[in-house]
Formats: sequence, structure tokens, C-alpha cells
Amino acid sequence: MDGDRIEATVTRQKAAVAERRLRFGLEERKGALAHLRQTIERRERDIVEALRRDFGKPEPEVILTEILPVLQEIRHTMRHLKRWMRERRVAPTLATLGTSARIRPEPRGLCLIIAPWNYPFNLALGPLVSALAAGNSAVVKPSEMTPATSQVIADIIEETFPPDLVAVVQGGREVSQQLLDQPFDHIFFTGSPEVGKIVMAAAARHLSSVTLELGGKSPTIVGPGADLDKAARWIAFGKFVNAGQTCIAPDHVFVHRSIEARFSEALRAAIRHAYGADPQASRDYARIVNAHHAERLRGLLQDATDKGARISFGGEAEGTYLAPTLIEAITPQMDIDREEIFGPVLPIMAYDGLDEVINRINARPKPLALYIFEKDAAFAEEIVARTSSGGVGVNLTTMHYSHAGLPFGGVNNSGIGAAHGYFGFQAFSHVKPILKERWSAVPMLFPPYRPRVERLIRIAKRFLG
Ligand SMILES: NC(=O)c1ccc[n+]([C@@H]2O[C@H](COP(=O)([O-])OP(=O)(O)OC[C@H]3O[C@@H](n4cnc5c(N)ncnc54)[C@H](O)[C@@H]3O)[C@@H](O)[C@H]2O)c1
Repeated sequence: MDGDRIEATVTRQKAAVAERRLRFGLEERKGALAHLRQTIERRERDIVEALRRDFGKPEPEVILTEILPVLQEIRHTMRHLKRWMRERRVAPTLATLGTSARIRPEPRGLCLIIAPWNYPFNLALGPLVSALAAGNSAVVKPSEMTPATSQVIADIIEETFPPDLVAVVQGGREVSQQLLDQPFDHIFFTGSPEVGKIVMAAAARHLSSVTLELGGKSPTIVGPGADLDKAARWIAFGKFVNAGQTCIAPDHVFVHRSIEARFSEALRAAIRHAYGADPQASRDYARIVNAHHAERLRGLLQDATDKGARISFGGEAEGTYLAPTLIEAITPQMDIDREEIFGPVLPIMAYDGLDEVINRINARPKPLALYIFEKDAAFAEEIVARTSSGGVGVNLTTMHYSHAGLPFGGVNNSGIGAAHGYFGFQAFSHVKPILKERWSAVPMLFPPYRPRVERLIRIAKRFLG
């Protein structure tokens, strides 16, 4: 799409924003969400097929990780929207006696949603649910790396919404940057921390508010008292679902030295159980999104093994296939220890004392997720208290994403703001305080400051300050 068409799309939406404030109430928003749900359900086959074409995503995985989360977001939002939209009365404080106060969530207005390629359907339409729930219009920019899915998203939106409410703009970096030149009221970006910084700098030009859902290296700690089979199953799922291309995948594992060998064995068994002896032949194992990323991952493995790391499981690669891979003897000199892996390669590092692990985590940018496996609750509590991360999973991985009542997001390098349910609604709303005068005494303190007024001001300071 060229710059003029982008500008025309944005101008048309902008013109409709003011008028929509009056007529896009609870029923209209619920109607829009119900309509979106119907189109998604009708187009389910096309969605499954597009994701298979884009990166061989197994159908059950498409349903579990792409379609279900969006439908769940719609269901949860429709059920609670009335309450979320309600104005909240606030009791007067002593200083504001004689007034009535309320807080009214209002649409931010014109929103831009930029999505990544790894869950291209879920991460484009999930935020759109929250944007519509909060009464906004939106331009959605899906990822150029998943063209078939981006086209299905465009078709679904065209079928469901007038373009002055929701429009899709397809394209890559240049198109994204042209969009970022426009004066959006809010930008909801999901992607890498590097591009997140570009988005935030662009947002600063218009002082657009931002929600940034970013990535990073999410650590996993397996304590000496962990249920090893359970830990292995959850870690294998979280790491190898979508062939590791998951923002909240365990990036690497710290395992207590006393159980290292047993954990490693349990993890291999869990991988074999999920994907068989030859994962390349499994219909349940996805591919790397494209040749560039497959090459990047092979490069990470090569760099690590050149510098002394040992592949203890997997490692086979062909085209965009990369086997579930376990790698050991990682050192800080290796790229794999610095970069977000974002693929099916899991470094396993033995540790002796918890301080060592916590110091390593705290020396790095704050992760999006942190996982702890241990039966002793105090062990997990200590880690939670001494580290900062977007979210925490105890004795599970990735599932905190699916809890509609929890905020989902990162902290600093892993993100700013939160998504999902009420928190997504809030991200796309401005909470506006409205204070109305009834019989306030404050005008008694207005100038001219005669001695009596000054005395009153001093009394006010004594009693209210
Ligand atoms: N926090 C989350 O919810 C979440 C979810 C999924 C992925 N991620 C993160 O996303 C990253 C992987 O996704 P990706 O590779 O698609 O991310 P990316 O940052 O490369 O791209 C994301 C989007 O930004 C656009 N873009 C790319 N370069 C741009 C530029 N210079 N200027 C403006 N726009 C640009 C792309 O077209 C795409 O639509 C990983 O870091 C992962 O952890 C985070």
C-alpha cells in the first residue's frame, strides 16, 4: 500500500472517531465482537490452511494457540464489557466536599495494531478485540512474514467491518514506518524489543500512547524438589510448541545439579513422547517460519558448538526443519547466551545455589516470563520476590497467557503495558475523571487574599495538609 492510501485510510477513520463516540455504545461494541466471532468461525478452515502454508503449523496447534485465544478473548469481553464500561463513582475527599466525582473510561480514538509473525492470527486479532471493546477504531498491520495468514486476516476484517472502523494494511517495515508517521492516538505493538524502541520513538513524535508487547530470554528454574516428569512435560510443551517460536517459551533452563541427569532424561522422554523418535515425520511439529530464521538458528548452534557447547539431543536440520534440540556447556561468550533464541533449541545449565541463578537473571534485561518448577512453595516465593519479570509460571509454562483475568505483558525490555481481558480494555481506554461542583466551599479561598481568606487558607492547610 502506498503512502497516499495509508493517509486516506487513517483520515477516513479519524473523521469517524468523533461521531462514533456517541453511537458506539455497549450494544454496538458487543455486536461488532459477535460479528467478528461469526466470521472467524465461518473462516476456520481458511485460517488453518493459511497457517499450514505459512509455517506448517499443525491444525490442533492452530486451534489451540491461534483461534481459541481470540474466541476466548471475545467471549470473556462480551461477558464483562458492561461492567468494564460502567462509570465509577468516587466519594469526595475532605478537600472536595460538596462535589461529585466519577471516572469514565473513554475510547482513546484511532489505534494502530502492529503484529508479529509467530502467532500471526492471535496477536493481530486479540488486541483488536480489546480495541473494539473500548470503542476505538483500528488499523491492523499484520506481519509480512506470514502472507497467507495476513491475507485471511484482511479478508475477515473486510467482510466484518466498515473500513472507517477497522482496516487492514499489509506490508513490511516501510509500510509499518509510513503508518507510524500518522498521528495515532494509541499504538499497540507486539514484536521484538529492537523494533519496540523504533515504535516508541515514532510514537513520541505525536505523543501517541503505547502498549509494547515485546520478547526476551525467559529463564526457567528447576529446583531440587521439582516433580521432574511434570516439569519435563511442561517445559517440552512450552519450548517446542510452534517449534520454539513463542515469546513466552522457556528460553533456557537452570537445573539444580543434584537432579541434572534425571531431569535431562525426563526431558528427552517428554520430547519423544510428544513428537516420536523422528520429529521431522511428526504432524504435530511445526517448522521455522522461513529460511532466514532457520539459518539464524543454525548459526546460533554453530557458534555455540564452535565455542565448546555440546548438543546432547536433536540438532538435526533440513530446510526449515530443526529438531527439538538440547544443548549443554553454554558460556557467556556464546551468542545463544545473549540473543533471544526463538526456536526449538534449549540450553540446559546446572546450578548449585539459588543466589547464582538469581544474580544471573537480575544482571540481564527483565524477561517476559519466568518459570519455576519446585514442590517447596518457599523456593518459588523467594525467586518471585527477588526477581522482576513480565509474568511468572509456577510448575507450568505458557499457561498464564490463557488466564483471561490476568494482565499479560512485559516489564521494561520485555514490554510496557498489558493486554488481555480488562487489562486490554484499559490499554485502549483513557480513564477520564469528571468532577462536578454542588456546594463546594472552595470559592471562599479565592483571591483577593484578604486577612480572613488567608486565615482560612492556613486553617485548610492545618486540617487538610
Ligand atoms: N510479548 C508478546 O506478546 C509477544 C508475542 C509474540 C512475539 N513477541 C516477540 O516478537 C518477536 C518476534 O516477532 P517478529 O520477528 O515479527 O518481530 P519484529 O519486531 O521483527 O516485527 C514485528 C512487526 O513490526 C514490523 N516491523 C519490523 N521492523 C520494523 C521497523 N524497523 N519499523 C517499524 N515496524 C517494523 C513488522 O513488519 C511486524 O509487523 C520476538 O522478540 C518475540 O519475543 C512478543
